[in-house]
Amino acid sequence: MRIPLSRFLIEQQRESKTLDPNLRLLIEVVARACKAIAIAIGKGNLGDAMGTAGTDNVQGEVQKKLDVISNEILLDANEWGGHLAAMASEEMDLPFCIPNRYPKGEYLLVFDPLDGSSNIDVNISVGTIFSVLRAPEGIDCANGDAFLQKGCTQVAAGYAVYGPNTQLVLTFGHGVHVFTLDREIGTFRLTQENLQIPEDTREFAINMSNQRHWEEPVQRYVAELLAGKEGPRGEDFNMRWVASMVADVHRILSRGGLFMYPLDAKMAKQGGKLRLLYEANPMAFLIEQAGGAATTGRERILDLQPTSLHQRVPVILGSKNEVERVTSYHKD
Ligand SMILES: O=P(O)(O)OC[C@H]1O[C@](O)(COP(=O)(O)O)[C@@H](O)[C@@H]1O
Ligand SMILES: [Mg+2]
Ligand SMILES: [Mg+2]
Repeated sequence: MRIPLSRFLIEQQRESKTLDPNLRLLIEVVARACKAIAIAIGKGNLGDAMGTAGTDNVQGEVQKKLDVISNEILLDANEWGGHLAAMASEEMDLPFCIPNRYPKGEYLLVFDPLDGSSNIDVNISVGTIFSVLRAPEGIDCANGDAFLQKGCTQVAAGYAVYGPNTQLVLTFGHGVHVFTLDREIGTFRLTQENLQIPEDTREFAINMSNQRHWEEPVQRYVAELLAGKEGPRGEDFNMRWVASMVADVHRILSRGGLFMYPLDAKMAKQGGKLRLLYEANPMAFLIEQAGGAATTGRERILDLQPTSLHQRVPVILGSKNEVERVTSYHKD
């Protein structure tokens, strides 16, 4: 335990022989970029990175300066490494193809450079979410079609959470591992191996202000939780909502729980709130690898066939038995 990320990755490559050296190097570069983002965030009001950038992203959301900075850090760090064919991001309308002056690689990287950025000005945890896919041969990555792969084909996924400490949570499809940034020496060190989520929980996360817009199955499920000991569940449930998916998912990976951003009438047209390729898929991969489950209420998230780069989907994930219960209410 406590070994540096680079040594952990080399050992994985040697022992399991499932980790390709280029993928290992790619993850090291992503980890370095996350470290740079952590430093930019850590300066807070002492730096020049707080507040809005004065622009909107492709989804019409106001961009924070740190959304733009984090996006640039990830692009700059990864464009010349030779491991990628293209990158796509929440903050860019179209993918970024690796320029011809740099060597091209066999992977695609897709990311939410700063998740929960509405929390940044009030000093609440935010994060970076990423997913790695294989670049399909013969498909032009410039229009985004290359990225339209089911979540179950991800070769790696993870996130960095910038909280009281910075942690990197990773999976290559063989368990979930947590690395904590040792700030003094600037290295991520392994602090938890093969994380497992308890199958049962008494904690849930949902934005209750949307209650009037929810569909019937979610109304029923949450009403049963809120009824507590006196209700059909016969137990009291606790609620938490950080409004940074990274922070909410990190709590669930650490001690169990249920996270829901379900379909609601307000956002039915756009299909949900959270983005499939760089929020739902990487988080679903991590959650399943830790023994949890992730669905839209109707289907397993990792089985969804993406239809567009910035597609949104409903998300229900976390402790297996609760995810299965909500999902079964959608089938009733
Ligand atoms: O403000 P709401 O509606 O509760 O939404 C919160 C959700 O939106 C998100 O902030 C979206 O992420 P971005 O900050 O990357 O746009 C999630 O992290 C979070 O779970
Ligand atoms: Mg996000
Ligand atoms: Mg974001």
